[in-house]
Amino acid sequence: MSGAPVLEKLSSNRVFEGELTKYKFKSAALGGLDAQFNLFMPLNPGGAKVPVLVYLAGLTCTEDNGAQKGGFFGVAASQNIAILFPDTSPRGAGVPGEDDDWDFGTGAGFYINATKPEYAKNYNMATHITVELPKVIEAAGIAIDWKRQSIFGHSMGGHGALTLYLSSTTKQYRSASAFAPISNPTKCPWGEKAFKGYLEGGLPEGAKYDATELISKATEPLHILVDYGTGDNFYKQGQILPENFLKSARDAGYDEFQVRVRSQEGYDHSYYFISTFASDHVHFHANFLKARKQPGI
Ligand SMILES: N[C@@H](CCC(=O)N[C@@H](CS)C(=O)NCC(=O)O)C(=O)O
Repeated sequence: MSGAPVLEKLSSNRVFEGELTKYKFKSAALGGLDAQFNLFMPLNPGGAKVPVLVYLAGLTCTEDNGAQKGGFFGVAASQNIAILFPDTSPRGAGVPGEDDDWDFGTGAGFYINATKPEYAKNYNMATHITVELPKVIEAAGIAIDWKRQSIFGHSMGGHGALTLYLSSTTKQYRSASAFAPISNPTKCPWGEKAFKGYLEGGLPEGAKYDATELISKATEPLHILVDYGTGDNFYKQGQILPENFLKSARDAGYDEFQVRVRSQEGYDHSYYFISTFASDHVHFHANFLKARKQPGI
């Protein structure tokens, strides 16, 4: 008995040269609630373990948005890379008020571990993504090489990708990329609301989940790609703040080969933007995922 929870298969679809499967299990990290995720596996005729790219979605999303609209599968199949799509929050925790707003609570877990007592039992998306899902999927005998992981995401999920990459003391991810990430959450309305809501220590505690803060203290070699659109209303409203992240990266000595931030003329915040640059992002990660040893280490 490994003690790992049983994965229940909910659906399976052939897509490009691969298979997308939706699973459900009882999540200890999320306080015993049911959690769902999608996993794309390339057909992988050789049968060896494949590297994996974790995709974190944005506010209001589930494990389905990136899978259905990201446009990642053709290129992932051709590169022989798996993609894991977790959900964006626990579902049904029953905390009063968690369903009142679209940008907080259900659908808005922010990829952190909550410390406020009312949220701490269930809102542990950081542990869910970095520890629990790899363990549960590995225990099910699925052929993923967890030593070759990278991470990407959109908006709140871009924030999750950058911060989980930058804060990992075990170098869990080889590279990170993001579409319109919330880049400096302690300085924007979405981040302020999340950190004040989930964290006992509010914004000061939130600094450890802020990519702009984290990169200012980074010293290791980094592999980061960020795209944002100039037609993105959330960018115009000051929710994304990629310039702050870029400045912090350059001040910390990272050049454009280690941290590339690209402004894409006219694109908005939607999956039309994401799918346009999907292939670029998967190829970016493939450079690092396909190496047997992690470059720069
Ligand atoms: N619900 C918000 C929009 C939220 C939104 O744009 N969410 C983004 C992530 S921040 C998303 O990916 N939405 C789902 C989708 O486009 O599939 C509104 O009505 O203004």
